[in-house]
Amino acid sequence: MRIAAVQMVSSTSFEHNLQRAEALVREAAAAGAKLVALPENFAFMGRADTDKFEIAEAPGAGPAQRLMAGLAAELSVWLIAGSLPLRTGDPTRLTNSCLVYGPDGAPVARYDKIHLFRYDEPGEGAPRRYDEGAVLVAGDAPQSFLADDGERQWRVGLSICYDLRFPELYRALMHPPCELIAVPSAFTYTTGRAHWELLLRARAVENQCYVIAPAQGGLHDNSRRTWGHTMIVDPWGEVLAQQPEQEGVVTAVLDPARLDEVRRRLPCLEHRRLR
Ligand SMILES: NC(=O)CCC(=O)C(=O)O
Repeated sequence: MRIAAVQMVSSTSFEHNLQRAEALVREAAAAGAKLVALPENFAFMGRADTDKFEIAEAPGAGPAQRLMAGLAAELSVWLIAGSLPLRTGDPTRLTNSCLVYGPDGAPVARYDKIHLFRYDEPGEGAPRRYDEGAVLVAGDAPQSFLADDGERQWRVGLSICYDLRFPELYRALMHPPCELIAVPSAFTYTTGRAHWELLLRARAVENQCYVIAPAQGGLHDNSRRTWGHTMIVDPWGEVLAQQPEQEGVVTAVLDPARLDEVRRRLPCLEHRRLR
C-alpha cells in the first residue's frame, strides 16, 4: 500500500488551512496513496493556546470534519486527519484529537493526545512557553484501527507529536502489534533539530514497524517556527522519504515482506520479558 505524509505550514487562517489541506490530500491521492496523513494542528496554528477555542468543533460536526470525511470518500483513501481541537463537556477545555476516516468517508477512529506538551523555549529575552495543559484535557487510551488495502489489513496505531517521547505508549500499541504508527506532529524548531529523527527511528526500530510522521515545517504567521522533516521510516529504521521544510507530500510503499522479514530475522518483540 502506498502511503503519503503531508507537510504544512499552517497559519492563523482556518479557511486558508482547510484549502491547503484539501489541495495536498488531493495531490497525495493523485500520487497513488491509499492512506494519507495530515500534521498536528493542520487546520489552525494560533498565536496563543486559547485561540484554539475560536475554531474548535464539536465531535462529529463542523467544516473541518465535513471536509475530511468528504475527501476520504471522494478520493477513496484512509485519511488520518492529523489533529483538530475538539470541544468537551467543559467549556474551558478542549481535546487535541486525531480523527480517522475510512475510504467510504465514515469515521473509524478517534485518538485524544495523551501527553500534553510543555516547554520553555530558549531564545532572546524571556523563554517562550508552550503549555498545552493550560487549555487541553489529556486523553487516556491508546487507539488503533485496521486499514484494508484490498490485499491485506494493516493495524495502524495513533499518537500525536509530544507522545513520541513516551515509548510506553507505543509498547501499548503492540498488543496486538501495529504494523504502522502515525505521529502527526508540530515539533518546535529547537527540539525537532535535536530529537525528531532520533525518536522516530527509535520508535520504528524498537517496535519493528513502519512510522508515518507528517509535520508542520516552516515559519508560521504566528511567528513560531516548526522543524518539519516529515518522514516515513521503515521497520529497520531506514528513512524512506522526507520533506525537510515547507509544504509538500512524500510517499512510500508499505511492504509486507519487509515487515515480516525484519520481525522474523530479529524477533525482539517476542523476546520481551517485562510486559
Ligand atoms: N506539539 C507538540 O507536542 C510539540 C512537541 C515537541 O516539539 C517536542 O519536542 O516534543
